[in-house]
Amino acid sequence: MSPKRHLSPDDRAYFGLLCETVFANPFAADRGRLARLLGNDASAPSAELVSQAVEYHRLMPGLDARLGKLAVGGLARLQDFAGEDRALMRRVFLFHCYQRFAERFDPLIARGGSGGLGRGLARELTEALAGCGFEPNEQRRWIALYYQLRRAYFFIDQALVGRSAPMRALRQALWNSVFTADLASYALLLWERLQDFPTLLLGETGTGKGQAAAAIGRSGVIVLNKAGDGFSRPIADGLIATNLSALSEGLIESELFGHRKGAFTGAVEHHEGLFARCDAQGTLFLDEIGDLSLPVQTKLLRLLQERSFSPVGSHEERRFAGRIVAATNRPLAALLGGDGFRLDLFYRLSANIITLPTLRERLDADPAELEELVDALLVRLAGDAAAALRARVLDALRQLPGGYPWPGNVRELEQAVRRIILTGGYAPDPLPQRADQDAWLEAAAAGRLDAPALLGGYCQRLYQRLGTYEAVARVTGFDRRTVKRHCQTA
Ligand SMILES: Nc1ncnc2c1ncn2[C@@H]1O[C@H](COP(=O)(O)OP(=O)(O)OP(=O)(O)O)[C@@H](O)[C@H]1O
Repeated sequence: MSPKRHLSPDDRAYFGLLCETVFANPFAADRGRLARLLGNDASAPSAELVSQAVEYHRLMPGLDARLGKLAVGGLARLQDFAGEDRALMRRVFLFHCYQRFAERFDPLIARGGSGGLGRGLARELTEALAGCGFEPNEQRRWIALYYQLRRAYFFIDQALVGRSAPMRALRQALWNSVFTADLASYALLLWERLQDFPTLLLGETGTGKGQAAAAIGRSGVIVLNKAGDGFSRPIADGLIATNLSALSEGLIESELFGHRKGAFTGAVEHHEGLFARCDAQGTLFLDEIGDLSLPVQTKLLRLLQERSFSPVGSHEERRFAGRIVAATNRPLAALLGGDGFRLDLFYRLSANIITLPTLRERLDADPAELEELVDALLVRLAGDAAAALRARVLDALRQLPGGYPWPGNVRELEQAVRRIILTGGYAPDPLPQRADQDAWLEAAAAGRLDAPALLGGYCQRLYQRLGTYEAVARVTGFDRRTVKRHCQTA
């Protein structure tokens, strides 16, 4: 056995800082560590950058130089180190390999994950990992993790529009839902083990809960195929989505849990429900969960607690292997204030609650976000003609009253842009009274709300009407930060 190498204190400190940086959430605001690693580099990281991962390539020359020095007498390998040094170098090698190959996954991601990895890339990746001393079974795992990281980079960072602070916080939360707050322990301990960590997405209508669920579902685990030259399934197959409010009460149970032939009139065939179709690497998105009836909530709670369910008309026990992402556009106070939603189901879903920012909050934090959204939308709607339409659309949007509250959020903005292209202008439609507002008022009148829910609901409603936290602060006598805090707890 070759004698073990010891890292110098300087290398140990450098590699330690590197791992702390690159295994942390790339959307977290702390950019100090990256700046320290880049040292006297003339162009320190830019503060306004949303994801610091886009700058990791700048770490490579320094890292290459250090690894080069360690490689005296042949490539440095994991087996050259022992104890804590080996654990540290494992992470360093993993990052180094990822950074070398990450961009080469992009064509595969652009093809939706079908068509294979390409023999060249599969072989090079395997050789690079083997060269660092990773065993064949570990190589397969890390290649799958690299693909997952690159997909997350694409679907969480690139595919969502908006660089404002609330959007950055959203990306940070989505990243944590996929990789936890510590990527290193996810990679080593929790990979393929997050099925029992549901996520609950809250947010007004049109804020992008469907998009957020898609970002989580498309960033999930997809393992290598047996031949090692591609992945086990297309990216889209990782997410099964259903809108519960679009299904009639009679259909929901059989859609979710499936049914046996003859279970009820019209059940002429066995039907495989969504829970049975969603495997251990899949995510099931249950949209509008706030609208579920109490009997179905009870069945869902059992499924979440025991991971088992029975199809309608059968006593057969089936196991649910996948992960749940649920969403509702009802404010928390209204959801929990009435009798319609089981508290125990809420707590079973509440380990990871993500609240999508409203368009008002986003524009409040960064007015330039409007142009960014319009640009992205125009490209989607008009392709090459987008630039020619831009000025017309933005001019018409500027005619809206200052602090217009965008009650329909990004979906409303999309319709506004379409309407401007068609008619030349946009006049918001008068809104009918919203059902969740009624529920909140009803809960308040019945004395079922505690003080935070009461204040939160009140501030949120004022905010919807007045459009800015400052305006709400003037009415309520709170300062702006307190108003914002109350709005976010609602
Ligand atoms: N951050 C965003 N960037 C780009 N487009 C967005 C963003 N958020 C939402 N959208 C767009 O807004 C529309 C509504 O989004 P989505 O259906 O995900 O909203 P939702 O919150 O699920 O709404 P609801 O509660 O009514 O179902 C979609 O067309 C989506 O593409």
